[in-house]
Amino acid sequence: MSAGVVNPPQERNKSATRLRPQPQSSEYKTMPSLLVIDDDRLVCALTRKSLGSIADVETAATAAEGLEKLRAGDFDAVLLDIQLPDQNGLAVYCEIREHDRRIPVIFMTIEAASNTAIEAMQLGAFDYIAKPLAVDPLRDLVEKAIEQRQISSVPVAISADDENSDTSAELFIGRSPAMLDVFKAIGKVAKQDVPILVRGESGTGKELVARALYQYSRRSDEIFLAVNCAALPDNLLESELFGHEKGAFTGAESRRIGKFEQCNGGTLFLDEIGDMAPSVQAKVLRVLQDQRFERVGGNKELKTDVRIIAATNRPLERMVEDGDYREDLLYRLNGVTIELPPLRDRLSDVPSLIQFFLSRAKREFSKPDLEGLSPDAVDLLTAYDWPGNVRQLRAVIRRCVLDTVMPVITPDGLPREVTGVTARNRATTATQAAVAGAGLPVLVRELLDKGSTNLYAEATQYMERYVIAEVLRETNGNQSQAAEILGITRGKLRDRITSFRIVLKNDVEVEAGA
Ligand SMILES: Nc1ncnc2c1ncn2[C@@H]1O[C@H](COP(=O)(O)OP(=O)(O)OP(=O)(O)O)[C@@H](O)[C@H]1O
Repeated sequence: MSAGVVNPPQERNKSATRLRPQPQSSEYKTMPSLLVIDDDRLVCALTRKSLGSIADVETAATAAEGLEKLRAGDFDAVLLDIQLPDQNGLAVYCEIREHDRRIPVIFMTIEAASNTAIEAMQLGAFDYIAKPLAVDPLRDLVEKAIEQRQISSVPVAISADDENSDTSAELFIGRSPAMLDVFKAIGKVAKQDVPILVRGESGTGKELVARALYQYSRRSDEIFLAVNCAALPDNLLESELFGHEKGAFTGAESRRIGKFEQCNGGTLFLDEIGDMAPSVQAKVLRVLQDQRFERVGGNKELKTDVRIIAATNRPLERMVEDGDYREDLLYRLNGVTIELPPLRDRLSDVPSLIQFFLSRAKREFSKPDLEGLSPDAVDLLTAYDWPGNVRQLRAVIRRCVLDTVMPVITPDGLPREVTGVTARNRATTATQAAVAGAGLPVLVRELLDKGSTNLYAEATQYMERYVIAEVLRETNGNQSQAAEILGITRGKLRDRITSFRIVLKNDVEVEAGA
């Protein structure tokens, strides 16, 4: 254990749920690897040159050579020509799948709408790209495929202690009673083939839960795909999930296979499930009910066998009340729910998380001599209330490790955001002022006296929180009216209500600590 990363005196529950999938590789790989199978030398040269910065590129000119390399190596993605001299691309794809079902394969086709490529996608291929290859879209696609591979393949080891912080697995750390309950729930429901809803604030680890659920499920050898529903506009999301037929809308030049079809037999992680239009909600509900759907612009009913793991940080119940979310969809999704507590409600996990992120960052930034954090630095981090949850803690530790020139990180080496406002004293500062309406000048003075280096953001946040709470009071909590008065969308208002922890009871309250 390093200098000051002292273990808190809390109990070490070694008998707690400990699930460990087998790592795919015990090596800690820094650079992902890509296998390009194509007899065209120009393609091989182009991919080496244009993708060399994001992956180690290996090439093969025939199917036989490619398959041999694949079996001998440990690749994160494959770029496969559809027409090879010794074998048809689809047959090669089937052999790749035999070897490893989870490796993302991108087909290179001559025309944009190759039937073989469409067929391959129905079998679970990652995507296809038309030749001549354009560098930027190619790089985007390969990056996505590698990310997909890492999401589904880097094992999520669930740990109630930190003795394995040097493994290549992503450790899911937590010893607090609340996290032990989460681990137990994962162990209990992973093997049941039912939809699961993972809830919790941003940065609490919902994606890790989804990956753990997949890796301990009966479908762990099958494909795992992730879609962030908030990242796409509604019409594109519908097509991404369900596919579309040629001519379904302007720009739909060929048939496209959607994730539900592509993921047949596997697991689909729908992140930010609260962010979808009613029409998409209806289609997702239908898949949940009887695993049936139609491509956009199509009338042929298709059947799929997909396990859905959904995640959200949105107040779905309130959205149902406001008419923004389908009650029947919430009911279907809510069957099995895993709730991740915010980090401020499990501060006893902070020291082990620090230990874990510290050892990762030391390796990442090649700082083997860094001993750790002093006890008072750990105390400060354990007193902070982490509005950005574990993601924020991870970022703070990485930044400290990167910046420090000392062998031990002391409070002076911690960012102001963390040392300035702790969970204990926060109520006397910005939020208190916001709740009491004490006014911007008081807050600004307070921040100046405190030596804030984040004054603009804190003051703007104060103003925003105050304005939103005040307008909601004016409209007796009616969000539609409030959004109209504020001149912002209801979605944005809802986000702000959640992030500022504004409680709409009889009166509008801002929770202390927000
Ligand atoms: N208990 C934990 N142990 C180790 N790492 C964790 C833990 N919880 C979260 N992390 C890490 O914190 C970061 C954020 O986690 P993740 O992406 O799963 O959060 P999220 O709840 O899905 O966030 P969002 O809602 O914003 O998508 C990731 O780097 C993840 O690996």
